[in-house]
Amino acid sequence: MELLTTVEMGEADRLAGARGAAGADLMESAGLAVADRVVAMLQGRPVTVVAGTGNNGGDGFVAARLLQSRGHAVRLLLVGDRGKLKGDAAAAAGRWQGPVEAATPERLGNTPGVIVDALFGAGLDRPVEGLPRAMIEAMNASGAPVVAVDLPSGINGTTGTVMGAAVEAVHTVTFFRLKPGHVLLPGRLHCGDLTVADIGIPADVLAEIKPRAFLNRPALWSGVFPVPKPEGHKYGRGHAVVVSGGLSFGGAARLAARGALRAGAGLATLATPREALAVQAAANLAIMVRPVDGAEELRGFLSDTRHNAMVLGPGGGVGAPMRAQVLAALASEAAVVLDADALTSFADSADDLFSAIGKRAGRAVILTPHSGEFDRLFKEIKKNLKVIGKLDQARAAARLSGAVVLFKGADTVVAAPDGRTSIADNAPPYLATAGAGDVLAGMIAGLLAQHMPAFEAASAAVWLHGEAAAAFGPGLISEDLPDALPAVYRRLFAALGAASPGPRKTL
Ligand SMILES: NC(=O)C1=CN([C@@H]2O[C@H](COP(=O)(O)OP(=O)(O)OC[C@H]3O[C@@H](n4cnc5c(N)ncnc54)[C@H](O)[C@@H]3O)[C@@H](O)[C@H]2O)[C@H](O)CC1
Ligand SMILES: [K+]
Repeated sequence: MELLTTVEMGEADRLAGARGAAGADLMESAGLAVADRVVAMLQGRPVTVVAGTGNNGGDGFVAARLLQSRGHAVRLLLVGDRGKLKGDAAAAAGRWQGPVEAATPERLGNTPGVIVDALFGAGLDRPVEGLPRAMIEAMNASGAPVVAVDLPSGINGTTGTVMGAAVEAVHTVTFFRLKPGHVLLPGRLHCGDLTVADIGIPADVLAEIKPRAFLNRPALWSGVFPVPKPEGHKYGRGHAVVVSGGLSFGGAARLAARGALRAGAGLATLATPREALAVQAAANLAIMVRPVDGAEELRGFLSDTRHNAMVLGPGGGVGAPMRAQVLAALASEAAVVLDADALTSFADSADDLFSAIGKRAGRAVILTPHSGEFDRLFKEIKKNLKVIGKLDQARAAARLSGAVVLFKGADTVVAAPDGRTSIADNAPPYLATAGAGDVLAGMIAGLLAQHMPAFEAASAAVWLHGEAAAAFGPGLISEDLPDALPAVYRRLFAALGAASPGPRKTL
């Protein structure tokens, strides 16, 4: 499983140092990985290394020395005083035989060949300005291909945000593990292709690192994924309920219900206001339609605990009636997904929502805001300038609300109240289409109906949603998504080595 890390990277460094796995070896390995990647791109061109005065720069000095020793023409431009280099970086600079030129945009010129960006890496901790900024802009303006060491300079390794200005790399060579900044936007777009080099951090050091941020891949949740069992029965695969709004909102709820069924729920029901009953009944075959008006009727309906997962929000309508239905749902035994209008309706009474969640004693609740809904529901977090970037915002929202928070976007982050987060990087751009979120909400409920734990169910649904869209291709509309799932399931079950739940063997 690819683990994301920045905080852990610092721990590795300290732990590695503490265990005598000297940083110098790590720096040699890092520089070697960079040199190997650069050589693969050179085609006879010269190399210009732009080095900072920290350990990222140290990696740059090592790469410069190794490239020169292989006969390549290498220039090294240093950004900052040589006297600022210390420890392993100073030692690496000492082993560099060539001249050290004071970096200026002019010196970079317009025939730098291949540029190695060794200015800033994991140590970037404030916006870039002055000469560092000028060099970042000069590297980008040169039009030369840039290989970034560890991170494109200017990208924050933890948040993926641009700190004033950032290098546009064609390739990034990072070490030990991906960092959130490599996967979160815009960082991911600045990295270009990614190489994760093993620089030999000792296994016992790795074992002590407790990762909390994970790349959203099947390895993260496949252990608890509900693969259909031959002896299974539809009631064993749960019953997802989608609470629908009135006549003009029915489509969103239908999309969610189809998403739940395709995700594997044994049954799905649309809880529909009487005014829309005939329309919904006519529009659905596999989805049952039940008349449910208002919170009291919903409470009664949910007293049948076979209805074990539900979605409120898609096409639900905002205001007091929606809030009353959400509170009724939260008071039930069912796992609850709150999307769209169900979130917006609590924009001015978020504490009421969070206290209702708190009373559920851990029964699954998943909130699925996009950025606008996030801003409306989590105003305090957005105002807190110390909580920056999607990862920390989602973590803070999960802690505050007590729910699993699925913060949607091209880099959807799922955060659990215990701090675990997954970051998805598989959503194709055309997934941003009307109704896609409704299907996603239903898919989550479909997995919850099959008793998947909340954090893993939300992460799996995000990954499946992206894969289904990619399988279908451009031109996708949201109603294609549920029907694109079976092909993804076949691939997933094959990869899990689970016997694809084909027809029961006839005796
Ligand atoms: N951790 C590991 O196992 C390994 C790390 N390696 C490399 O080390 C860098 C991180 O090095 P560090 O010295 O911590 O910081 P940087 O070199 O990224 O930054 C240099 C220095 O610059 C200062 N600084 C921060 N922001 C700014 C700014 N906006 N303007 C000016 N100066 C700034 C700050 O003081 C930094 O210390 C990591 O990325 C790897 O490349 C190893 O060599 C491999 C193993
Ligand atoms: K860099």
